[in-house]
Amino acid sequence: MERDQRCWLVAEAPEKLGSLVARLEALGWTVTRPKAPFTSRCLEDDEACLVGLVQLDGMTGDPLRQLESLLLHSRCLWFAILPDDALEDAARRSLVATLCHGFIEPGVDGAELGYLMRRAAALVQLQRQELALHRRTAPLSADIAEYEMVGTAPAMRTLFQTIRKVAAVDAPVLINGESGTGKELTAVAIHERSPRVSGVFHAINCGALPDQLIQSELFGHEKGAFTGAAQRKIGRIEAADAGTLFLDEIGDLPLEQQVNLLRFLETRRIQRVGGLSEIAVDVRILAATHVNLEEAVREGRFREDLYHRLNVLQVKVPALRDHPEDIEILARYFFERFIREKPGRLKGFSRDALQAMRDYSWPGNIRELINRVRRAMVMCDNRLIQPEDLGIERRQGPASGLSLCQARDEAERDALVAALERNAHRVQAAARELDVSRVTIYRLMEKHGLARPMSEAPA
Ligand SMILES: Nc1ncnc2c1ncn2[C@@H]1O[C@H](COP(=O)(O)OP(=O)(O)OP(=O)(O)O)[C@@H](O)[C@H]1O
Repeated sequence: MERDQRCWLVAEAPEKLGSLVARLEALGWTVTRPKAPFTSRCLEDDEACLVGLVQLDGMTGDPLRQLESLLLHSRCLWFAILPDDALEDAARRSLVATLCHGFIEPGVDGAELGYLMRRAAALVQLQRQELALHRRTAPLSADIAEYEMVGTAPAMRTLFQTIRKVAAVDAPVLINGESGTGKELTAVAIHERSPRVSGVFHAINCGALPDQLIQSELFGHEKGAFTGAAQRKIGRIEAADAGTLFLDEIGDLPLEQQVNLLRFLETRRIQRVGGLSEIAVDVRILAATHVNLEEAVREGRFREDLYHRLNVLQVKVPALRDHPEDIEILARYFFERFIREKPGRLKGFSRDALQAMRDYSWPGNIRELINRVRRAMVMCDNRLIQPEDLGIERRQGPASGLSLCQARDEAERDALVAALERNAHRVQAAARELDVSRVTIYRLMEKHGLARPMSEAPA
């Protein structure tokens, strides 16, 4: 073995381990002892060690809980030092089972100790090399650090370039893309690259504002303007003065408010509800839609003049299926982000899981990917996430050996799931998209065993 490798020794009663330490030193290990209390903070230089030994016999209660946090945060492999009968204690047993690589008796002989330590050190080195490789090849390119937008596929590179270009000017931008593709993230990225970066970024979901409140939300109101207007209220447009206003789901803005918005875009002035004077507001407008606005214009649901005002610059955010190269990179990125919530044995994705993710069509795009990875991390009982943890073990593509009735059922379920994902589980919107009633959506959700959103009830 290499000489001068370092290992931790965490022990409440180190005097009992004198001969074990002597054996480790004779094997070429430098033993480093952190001081109690044994919290995650006491392993200052964790990277310098490969293996840790923790004395567990006799340890209970709070010190044991502190140890748990220490082992959770460490990147070493740990051996518990304890006599076999010490495993009868349930709390100790659970700590060893979930957080340790193995356990050894205090009197373990030098040859066995040397072998175990060598193998563990080799495994840690391998794990660290793998991790470093992923960090180099996976997401953290300059683009990502800049926008926290992950993606290295050509479609994403084009998006990053477009973001840079449109950020430099002050004209309105219309951001198109399916639900969950990253339209809001794109808007934030444009703002952060723009000369308005020191101003605020305000986002409004036009589909979520109640019709009767929308005008006062956008433009504000004066005290006494209507029943209940007890105070003057600054609207969202005015609040974004000198910054950027992001109008999400612009296609859902009622026609009456489209006129008001158009007037603002033309004059750059607003009038609060019940107000007499006009106020100049300097705001850059970014708008996003997942519906085809040209079609909405043709059907008379969206004003053509407003459409042209907003559509000065366009950004298209690609659907996840249009940059499948990024699926694995994104999945690993979110895994790293959420692993802090569930540290422990979980190490990553199995090959089957990666393949299943590549084969899946991701109707809910990146938002769906986030939800599935997060759920899988909770559900997974092994070291590697399996396709069933992601809930996508279902066959993709044309069915084989199904009766017509079964195939219809599958297609119906897939269409329903996809519409719900695309519409952030809003039943009303999914019903509109599929051209059926809300009641039908509820009936189909029940038929296919899909959970009903908490906030919605059947009509
Ligand atoms: N390229 C990306 N890299 C990392 N995270 C991303 C990326 N794109 C989207 N996300 C994440 O996916 C989620 C959905 O993104 P976002 O809200 O921007 O999508 P959207 O298109 O605006 O959705 P909706 O149409 O429902 O409003 C967010 O949590 C966002 O941070």
